[in-house]
Amino acid sequence: MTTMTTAAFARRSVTEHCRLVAEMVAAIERPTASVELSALETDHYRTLAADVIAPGHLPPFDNSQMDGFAVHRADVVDARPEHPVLLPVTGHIAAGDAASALPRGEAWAVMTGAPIPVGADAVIPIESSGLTAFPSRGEVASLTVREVPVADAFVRRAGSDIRAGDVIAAAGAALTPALVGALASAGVRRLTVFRPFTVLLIATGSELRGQGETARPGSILDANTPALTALLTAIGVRVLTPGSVDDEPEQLLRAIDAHAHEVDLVVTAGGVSAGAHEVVREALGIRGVSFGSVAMQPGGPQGFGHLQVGTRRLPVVALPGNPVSALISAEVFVRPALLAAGGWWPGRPTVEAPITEDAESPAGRLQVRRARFTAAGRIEFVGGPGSHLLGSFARSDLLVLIPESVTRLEAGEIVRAWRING
Ligand SMILES: Nc1nc2c(c(=O)[nH]1)N[C@H]1C(S)=C(S)[C@@H](COP(=O)(O)OP(=O)(O)OC[C@H]3O[C@@H](n4cnc5c(N)ncnc54)[C@H](O)[C@@H]3O)O[C@H]1N2
Ligand code: MOO
Repeated sequence: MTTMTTAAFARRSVTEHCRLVAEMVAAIERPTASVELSALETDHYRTLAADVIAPGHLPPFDNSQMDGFAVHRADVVDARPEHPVLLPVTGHIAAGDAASALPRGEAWAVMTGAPIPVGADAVIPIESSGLTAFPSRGEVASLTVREVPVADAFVRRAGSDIRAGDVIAAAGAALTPALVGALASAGVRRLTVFRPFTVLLIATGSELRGQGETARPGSILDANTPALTALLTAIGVRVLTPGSVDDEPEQLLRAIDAHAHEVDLVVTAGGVSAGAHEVVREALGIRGVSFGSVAMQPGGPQGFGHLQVGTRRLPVVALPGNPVSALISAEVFVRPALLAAGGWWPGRPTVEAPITEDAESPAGRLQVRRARFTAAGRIEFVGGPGSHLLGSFARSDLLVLIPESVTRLEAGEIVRAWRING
């Protein structure tokens, strides 16, 4: 690894840090792959890597929007409520049938999705037809038209949604369920997608033990690796977890070196603040990553930048170690950046409701409090603001964002919160 010096940052705003992390992640170049559309169905948060051109029209042919009767509009232009026009119903077309030409002066029953007979240019819904049921095939019935339908009434014309040759979606678009459906409907079978992001996730701290590892005095179980893995995999990110590393810079560098070739982004947790054993800051601060404070609580100490590993500039986001701080930092900075880079909407749904109790908040910092809804639709804080209260966080489904400028909230005041349990 090449050595270089970097500047620290002081009291950066949350918005600015979000922007910087998002820009860094958006610049990551990912390999692409050509895949069968059918293989994507269970694959979440994929992103198109190339424009997709429609091979065919959607709808593929003119079809009926209603269960009703196809007519030549010219045959019923004189229809009035007091002078209805009567047409014999001489045919019946269901969805899946082929369409032929409708003779002038006749009407055919058409079901929703059935092809419009050639020449027909309006559908009279059964509710307006004077009939209470469709005549069975071969039975003679009479359609009563009391009003002139507009041109193409209830006709869904071929290509009115997507035209053959159109760009259905451009490179960078999120493969939402609707897009996957539209691509399938228009006849797309293969498409080029980006490989999902791969994150190297490293929790640091000599006190950490993984599940099943032997505890010793002073050791604690690693919460950050599983919690951050859960957050990242929920948005389709592949996570590599080599296990936590001790407060030894060389150990951290070795872990990064070993996986640098196969990851897009390194996320670390812990070792970024002001202690005597800040492994991440010590190891990476002289190698291109800058450390400092962001005006947020929890999640004040942060690191961010590019680490030079051989010829590679590897993006790094260094989160604080307190489990609530790590998770909220990932929620505020990392999750939106990864989603946005994949064409997905980066936000959480927000709600506004009154709080049940007074609250204090530090001046000049965005405070993020964990909370939930009461049965009465108010927001109650769960636990205090402390960044070790992971159990309280686990009982929450809202994050209340108290702006930098607010130092006190009164019970009953309306606050804005992110819904995080969706
Ligand atoms: N003198 C100062 N001390 C601290 C400051 C400060 O500004 N001046 N900032 C505090 C804040 S705020 C935070 S947040 C933490 C961040 O510290 P680090 O990122 O260096 O994290 P650690 O010291 O490694 O750990 C902090 C805390 O969290 C526990 N931890 C760490 N990793 C895990 C994990 N994977 N699973 C469970 N628990 C974990 C660790 O044992 C510590 O208790 O610094 C404050 N101090
Ligand atoms: O800001 Mo630290 O991230 O609260 O506990």
